Amino acid sequence: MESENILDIKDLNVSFNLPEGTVKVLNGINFTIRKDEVFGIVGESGCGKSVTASSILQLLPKNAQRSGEILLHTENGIINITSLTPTDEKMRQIRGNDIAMIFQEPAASFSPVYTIGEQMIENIILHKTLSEKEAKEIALEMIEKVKIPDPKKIINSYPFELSGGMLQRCMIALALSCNPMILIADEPTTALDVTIQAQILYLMKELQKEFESSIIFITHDLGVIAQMADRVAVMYLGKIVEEGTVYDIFNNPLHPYTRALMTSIPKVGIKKTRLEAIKGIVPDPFNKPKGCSFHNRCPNYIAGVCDTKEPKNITFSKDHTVACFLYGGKNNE
Ligand SMILES: Nc1ncnc2c1ncn2[C@@H]1O[C@H](COP(=O)(O)OP(=O)(O)OP(=O)(O)O)[C@@H](O)[C@H]1O
Repeated sequence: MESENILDIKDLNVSFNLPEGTVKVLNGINFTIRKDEVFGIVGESGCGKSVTASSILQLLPKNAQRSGEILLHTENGIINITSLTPTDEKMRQIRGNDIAMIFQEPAASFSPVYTIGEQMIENIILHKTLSEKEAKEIALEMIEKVKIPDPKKIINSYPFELSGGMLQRCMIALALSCNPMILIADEPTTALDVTIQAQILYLMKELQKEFESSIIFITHDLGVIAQMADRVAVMYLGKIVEEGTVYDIFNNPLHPYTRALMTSIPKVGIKKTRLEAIKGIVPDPFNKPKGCSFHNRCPNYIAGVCDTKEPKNITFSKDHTVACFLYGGKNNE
């Protein structure tokens, strides 16, 4: 049985107007989030992961231009997020209530001048018609769910009194306190040390099952994707170059970029290298190469093809798509 779609991103394009000109950073992004799944988005720094997340929540800066559709499937019908303005009341309700976000730096996500409890209660009251007492009960319950001892003490603490790992747990508690359909997690563990990272990932997976919410998990780390995701989109320079189940991506990576990412996963006992291990650097979005934007770093580059036209997205097998001239034969000409 097909699972239910809850978010459709259709032909999303984002450009920024800068003094030097307009730069296009998302180039026809398409993907769907299904109910109860973790959808991973992976790619090197600058490929457009965070801009994709900001587009979904209408948090793009003023110098951004966007086209395409973002459709949220709710109990009361489909909402076209792109038809709302960022300050629209409906958009404010969607943010936090239907779609919540957790960021890389938990310390920057909380205000330093209010207690954790005050911030959680304010968020709950903003989205639910509840009294302060009821909201406080939910806040305490959520802090318990993220497994921090002594919730009553935590609720009265200021962010500076907590460690990075504890704060990220509080951020997860805050994000889940309104039971959102979708949680966007943008590199949620990058700022934490390795042991704490593993604990937070485990907790997120546990809570995702309990809350039956879907997660869009953004990371540059394929190891984290293997642990967390059900399906994966691999992004390169503003495009999804391959999408598949986590099994497809790890057992049968098709795109030369995905394969290169695989070889850059750190091995046990070998000093951790980041994705920069791939030959060459990501081109500046102002100077994108003609044709396939990966061709100048690609070991399988076909001269006269890859440097002249953009590859189409080819369906390789159910749920597994790739945009590369190595696949699709005549369909990709
Ligand atoms: N406000 C902005 N103005 C101009 N360009 C921007 C702005 N925000 C992002 N960009 C550019 O958009 C592109 C995509 O950035 P984005 O932050 O989405 O990448 P990312 O994949 O999330 O990278 P990272 O892993 O480093 O966070 C980059 O080239 C970035 O420089």
